[in-house]
Amino acid sequence: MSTAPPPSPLKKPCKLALLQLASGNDKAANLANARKQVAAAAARGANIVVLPECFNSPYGTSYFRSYAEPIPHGDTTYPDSLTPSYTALSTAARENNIYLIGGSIPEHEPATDALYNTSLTFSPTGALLAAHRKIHLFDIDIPGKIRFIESEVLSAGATPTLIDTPYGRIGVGICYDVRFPELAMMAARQGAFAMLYPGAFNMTTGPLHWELLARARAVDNQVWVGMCSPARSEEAGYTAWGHSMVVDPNGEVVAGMEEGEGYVEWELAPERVVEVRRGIPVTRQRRFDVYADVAVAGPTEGKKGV
Ligand SMILES: NC(=O)CC(=O)C(=O)O
Repeated sequence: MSTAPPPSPLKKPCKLALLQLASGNDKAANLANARKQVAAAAARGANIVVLPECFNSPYGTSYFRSYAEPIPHGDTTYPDSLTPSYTALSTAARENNIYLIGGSIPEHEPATDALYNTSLTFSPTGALLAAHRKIHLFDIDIPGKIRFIESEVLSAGATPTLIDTPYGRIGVGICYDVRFPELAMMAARQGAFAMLYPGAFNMTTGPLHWELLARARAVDNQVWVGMCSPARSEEAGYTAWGHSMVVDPNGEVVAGMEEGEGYVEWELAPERVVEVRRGIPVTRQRRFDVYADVAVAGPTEGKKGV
């Protein structure tokens, strides 16, 4: 076995901030709060700031269309009045000189009239670097507990998102995307040092799976994982679990919080990835000569009701 330390995918230290924001029905107020909290995080030294899933709106299928906005891209532009969330995020990134993973917002695609749950990432100049459309829609039905069918109104994205920064490469997923290890594994194998997930688990799945999945994605891939939830509101139709957290490449929760509004911050150190990958070198011990292609469907997969 080679003893040469593997290079760190994180090129230089960076401070990650996860902002657990309280959001309500008033979009303008949600955006103003996000801008204020981003500025405060930057003043505390954050380099990369993450917002929660659906930070500009309540989270629920009945809200997506009325809160949705088109996303300017390439030569396609819209009046600022139609894109207040895009404008607020771009401005916040630029004014505070930070990378901003802008949680997610409901997106309206005018050409097809489709709606998506989309995470916009902006550079410190305010340029849009990526628009990640939630790939795995949150369709669950746990009798007596929770039924939530995003696909009743949303379309699914089909493109994994990797963002290159001076710190290294970052993978982004939204909430339910964290349940699919393939996305994080692919990102890590393509050099990502972190997976960042704006997400809003609930009072049924949160206590069971939120931390478990974050730690699993981290330890599987020896990358940092950031999970950024909205703050819990008992008045909301959907009660978010909260508990934003940073997990290190060894699968340890290094910083976290409970359910109220606040933030979680952690300085990500390049040495930590190297140390973990040197000690338990699974990134170099994989046996792709042995594993079956995971994309090949099994005997029951794809059948309705299975
Ligand atoms: N809200 C989600 O997309 C996912 C979730 O709550 C869960 O997986 O549990």
